[in-house]
Formats: sequence, C-alpha cells, structure tokens
Amino acid sequence: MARIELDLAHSYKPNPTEDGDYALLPLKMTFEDGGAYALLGPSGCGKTTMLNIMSGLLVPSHGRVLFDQRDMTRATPQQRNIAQVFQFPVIYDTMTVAENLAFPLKNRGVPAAQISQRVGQIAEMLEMSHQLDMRAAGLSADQKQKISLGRGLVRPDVAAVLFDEPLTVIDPHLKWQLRRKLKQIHHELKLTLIYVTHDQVEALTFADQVVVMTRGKVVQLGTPEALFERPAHTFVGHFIGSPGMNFLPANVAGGMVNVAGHALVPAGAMAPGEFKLGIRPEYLTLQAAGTPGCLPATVRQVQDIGTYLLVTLDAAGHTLKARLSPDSLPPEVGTPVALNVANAHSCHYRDEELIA
Ligand SMILES: Nc1ncnc2c1ncn2[C@@H]1O[C@H](COP(=O)(O)OP(=O)(O)OP(=O)(O)O)[C@@H](O)[C@H]1O
Repeated sequence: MARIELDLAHSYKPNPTEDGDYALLPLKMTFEDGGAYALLGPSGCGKTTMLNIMSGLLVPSHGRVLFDQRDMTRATPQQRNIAQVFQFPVIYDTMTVAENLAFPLKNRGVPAAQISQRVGQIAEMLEMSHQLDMRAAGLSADQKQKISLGRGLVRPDVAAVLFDEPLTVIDPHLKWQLRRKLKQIHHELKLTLIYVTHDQVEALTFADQVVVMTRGKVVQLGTPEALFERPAHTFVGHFIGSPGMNFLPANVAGGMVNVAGHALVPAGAMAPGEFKLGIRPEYLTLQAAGTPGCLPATVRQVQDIGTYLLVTLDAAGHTLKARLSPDSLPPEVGTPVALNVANAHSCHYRDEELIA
C-alpha cells in the first residue's frame, strides 16, 4: 500500500488559458495509506480524470504524482501496482469464478497454496464461496461484477484499489448490501481504497473521507459528518443532503445577524458585511409566529416522505425546506410560522466559502 500525493492540474487542451480549459484545476492532496476514500461529484467534474492520473492511464499536463514520496507521474499502471475496478465487469467468461479471482495472483507468480487461501478469503467476503467452481459465463451481470470487485481486492500487495462507479450494473437491493460489504472488507483487508461515484449515498456509506468535486475543483475533503455539519463550500451544502442545505442572503450590522430586515441573533465575533446563511432542513424547526430570534415564514407544502415530513416554506421571498420528524403534527398549508434559521447549526459563507 502507498501514501498517494497529488500536486497537479490537468487540461486535455494543448494550451489552456482559463479555468474552463482545465478538467482538473491546480490541486494538492494526499490519500493516506490504508484509507477508504470516495471521489464524489456530478458528471464531468473531473473524477475519472483524477482516478486515471492516479492509476497511470493518464499523465497530468502539469505537476506530479507521488507514491510514498517517489515520483510516479510517468509510471505505468503495472509499475504503480494499482488494481482497478471499472463500471462493467472485466472478467474471463470461459474461466470459473475461482480461476478469475486467482488470475491477478497467478500472474504475479504467487505460490498456489497462498492463492487458494486468498481466493477462499475473498470469495467468502463477497459471499461467493458456493459459486467458486461455476463458469463465469453462466452468471448474471451482478455476479460478474462481484467477481470484478473480487479481482480488484484479491492482491494484498497493491498500492491502492481504484473503483470507478463499480456498482452501476448492480441491482438496487444488492447494491445496498455491497456498499456495506465494501466498507467491512476495507476494515478487514486494510487496503487503500479509492471509490469514484456521483451518488452521495454510495460515497457516504463507503468512505471514511470524501473528496467533493465540482467543475474540476476539489471543494472539500472531509468525513461524511463534516460534509453534513460544516460544508466548506456552498456546493457541498447543496450537493450533500436530501434535500440540500437552505441558503439565505444575510448580513451583520449593528451587532446583529439580519435576514430580510429581521434582526435575528447577536453576531458575536462576526465582522460586519454581507454573507450567505446556510441551514440544513434537518436543523430547521417551526416555531409559533412572532417567536423572537426567528424568521417569519409561511407553510407552502407538506409532503409525507415516510421517514420524515418535508415542509416547504416561503420566507421573505425565499423557498426553504424543513425536515420534520414523521411523528410531528403536520402544519397546515398557509399557516404563518417562525423559523430558527440562525442557530448553532447554521453555517456562514462568503464567496461560497465557509467563514464561520
Ligand atoms: N479524453 C478527453 N478529452 C477531452 N476532454 C475530456 C476527456 N475526458 C474527459 N474530458 C473532459 O474533462 C472533464 C472532466 O471529465 P471526467 O470524465 O474526468 O469527469 P467525471 O466527473 O468522471 O464525469 P463522469 O462521471 O461523467 O465520467 C469533462 O469536461 C470532460 O468532458
């Protein structure tokens, strides 16, 4: 395993001049040895580009890739000793499941006894022990992709295992199981795993550290909890959560935090000026109209989502969402209420970056 450091930028264009010319804007980051990481972001944000630079399929146009402080920028995937799992199964149909799993080890001249021990271990982890002697050709797409995952995980000596949207072809129920399984496998095998996805649930269940990207930029590297509680950038607030964070224009003046002309709470140490106030739907509660320190609002819609009530509100011309416990009494549409938008969970942003 290796500690992987990136200090680079990448443009697919020969002479990049502006930010939009870069698939990856200049970034510096470290993947620690043995960590479980997810690269999360919408389509086109640069995840695959970053993964391919780490695996050696792509040489960055600027900067360097270090594995344990050794410069690997131009090293091939073989030299880097990386295992990669793609969206679609890459297996040998004519081989059995066991032979497929053994292949990466055989290729490296691992002794037979060790191969059979490791293949047994991986098959057990992926609940494929009963299928070891079956030909891959007869298996479903799900099962074939499980073999691909196993092939990625089978070598104990790899620098890292890179997964590029590996659960795309998996049916939803099995997907749910495999996400958890991969996390468990990470704890057992202690490999460095880097997992690309555009699905926040996948990223947040699998990874200890999530790299959130948008438009070629890494906007936050943090634990799932940090991304939820303290999004470093408004994009992270929007992108993570269901629904995402609410944002309101606000300012500090006269020692108070003001929203839409309502002086809500003392500003404390915050400097005077405009900012964006972010508050998660989970942290909004509906108070009686006129409650001091709260923003007047009107209930526009109430949806019963099953595990929670989703309330849409109108506050000073802004639409806000609140997630209430399913046991709460649903508020009537049209009711005037007050919202505790400025509370211990609110986050403050300037130029889209978290300031407090
Ligand atoms: N070979 C290429 N040549 C030119 N531009 C490319 C190439 N590959 C990717 N790009 C561009 O680089 C940007 C980042 O693409 P990348 O595939 O890394 O994003 P992604 O986040 O992995 O998206 P997706 O989930 O859709 O694969 C996009 O604007 C894409 O169009």
